[in-house]
Amino acid sequence: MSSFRNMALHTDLYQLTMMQTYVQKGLQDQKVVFDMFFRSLPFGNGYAVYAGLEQIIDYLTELAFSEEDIAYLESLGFKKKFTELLRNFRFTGDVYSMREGEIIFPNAPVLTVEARIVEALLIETALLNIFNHQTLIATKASRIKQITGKKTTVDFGARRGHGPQASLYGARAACIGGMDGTSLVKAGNKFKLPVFGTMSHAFVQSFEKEEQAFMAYAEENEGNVVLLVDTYNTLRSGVPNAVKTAEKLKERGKTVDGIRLDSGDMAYLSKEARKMLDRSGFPDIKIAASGDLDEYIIAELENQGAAIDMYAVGTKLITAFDQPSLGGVYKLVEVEAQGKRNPRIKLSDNIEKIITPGRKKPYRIINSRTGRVEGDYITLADERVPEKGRNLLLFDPVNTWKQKTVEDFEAIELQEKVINKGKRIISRPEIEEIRSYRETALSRFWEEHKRKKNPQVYYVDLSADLWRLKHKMIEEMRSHFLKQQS
Ligand SMILES: Nc1ncnc2c1ncn2[C@@H]1O[C@H](COP(=O)(O)OP(=O)(O)OP(=O)(O)O)[C@@H](O)[C@H]1O
Ligand SMILES: O=P(O)(O)OC[C@H]1O[C@H](OP(=O)(O)OP(=O)(O)O)[C@H](O)[C@@H]1O
Ligand SMILES: O=C(O)c1cccnc1
Repeated sequence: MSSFRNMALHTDLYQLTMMQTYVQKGLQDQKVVFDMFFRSLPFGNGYAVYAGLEQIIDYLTELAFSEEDIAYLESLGFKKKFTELLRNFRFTGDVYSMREGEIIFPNAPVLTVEARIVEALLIETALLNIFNHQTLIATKASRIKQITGKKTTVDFGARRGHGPQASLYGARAACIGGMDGTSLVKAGNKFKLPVFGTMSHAFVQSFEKEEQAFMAYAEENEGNVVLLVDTYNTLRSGVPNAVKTAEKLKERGKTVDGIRLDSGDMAYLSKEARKMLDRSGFPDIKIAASGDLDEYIIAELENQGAAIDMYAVGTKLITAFDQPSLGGVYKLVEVEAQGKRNPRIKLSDNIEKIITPGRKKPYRIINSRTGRVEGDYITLADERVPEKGRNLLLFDPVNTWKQKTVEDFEAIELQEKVINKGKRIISRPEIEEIRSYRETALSRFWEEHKRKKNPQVYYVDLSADLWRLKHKMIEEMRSHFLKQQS
């Protein structure tokens, strides 16, 4: 059972007042389509990593109002006719989504909801809350892991997350994005993530001597002995005491597995520590580093030739330090009336904010010759699948002169149905599966899209039919308002 069970009230008040209005006016069964997407990439990155789908599915499939919820809403003044509907309220719609771990881009619908208007409205807050949080952390983790490569890289952020839920689901998202594990035991247990840990300064301080702390710990934690060496003086005390501990353990056929650096110049200290450990006959003792790290500092350390085997990142990962929100949105794109599906649009002075109307399908266009991704291509849902063997014209929907033709391609549909009439219809993947899906998906992108600074902008294009529909609707709206003014 997930902790997303009691989330019916995890919604903004206006959803409920609007829902009440539909119920009072008898409009609650109107079928609508909403798209969830985001508008710009976080951290100046070239892509984002989709995370949170499992929690979205749990939330939707377990959505129910308790008697206490209903009593509270009545105390706020909601009418009986409306609260009666809430008593048996369930999400009964269909949901289409990209796979969790997918590499995602601005303006492509990541998840699409087809449901009764009252259901589709209620869920906006929770859907965005889950998506915005986990996708942001997964993307940050992916940036970090791209720098650390094969070196074990773990989440140490639990104490610095914005509350227990953020640390827990942040650890999950971090592992989807690329972290190899977490220090948070609850996340390890709940999501089957590898857990990692060393020792704290308090532990070292609590003993008379550093060496005693190391020895006591080593005796009781065989197989996971990582000694924190910076409490007093890294090179004069910590590392020599770690060597002494390793020598004593060796006599008993046991080992010290690693040391952890947590302050000072970690490039210099790691290189010196490496020399000392090697000279003393302990080339297998690994060096871990932590302390205010992020992808930028780690890149610096790697450039300086730091002898670090493992990185731990806390605050800057779990809080997505340099960008507090993804800014994902959930927008109405179609309304059914008298059995007819009508696309809907929302205008904006900012052309990039004008919603692409209609029920759509996003595809990823893979160049068959190179195996690499060329761009995303969004069609209307009832358009034919872009055909292999034909030339496909990709053009930027805003700057339409930016075009390219892909000759030999495969179009992979990005969304699949995950909920049918309120019931989950996909299996529950392990985090390991989601992680490796993300890894394979990312490997199909050109390095230009993956670099940390000024990545190449990725094409998210509209089919010609969709583009025409959008512009026809914009024109119709504009001329309608012009007529009204004159
Ligand atoms: N060689 C290096 N190159 C670039 N940045 C480094 C290097 N070594 C450490 N850093 C980073 O520099 C910052 C150093 O921070 P600061 O001097 O405030 O504290 P500290 O050395 O960690 O000591 P303390 O924990 O005692 O405050 C940290 O963010 C650390 O990750
Ligand atoms: O710096 P972050 O990336 O957030 O990584 C987590 C930090 O949390 C711990 O410090 P803290 O001072 O909380 O505890 P400690 O005494 O055990 O080092 C740890 O030693 C890291 O420095
Ligand atoms: O295990 C550790 O060393 C650890 C875990 C969380 C935060 N700081 C350190």
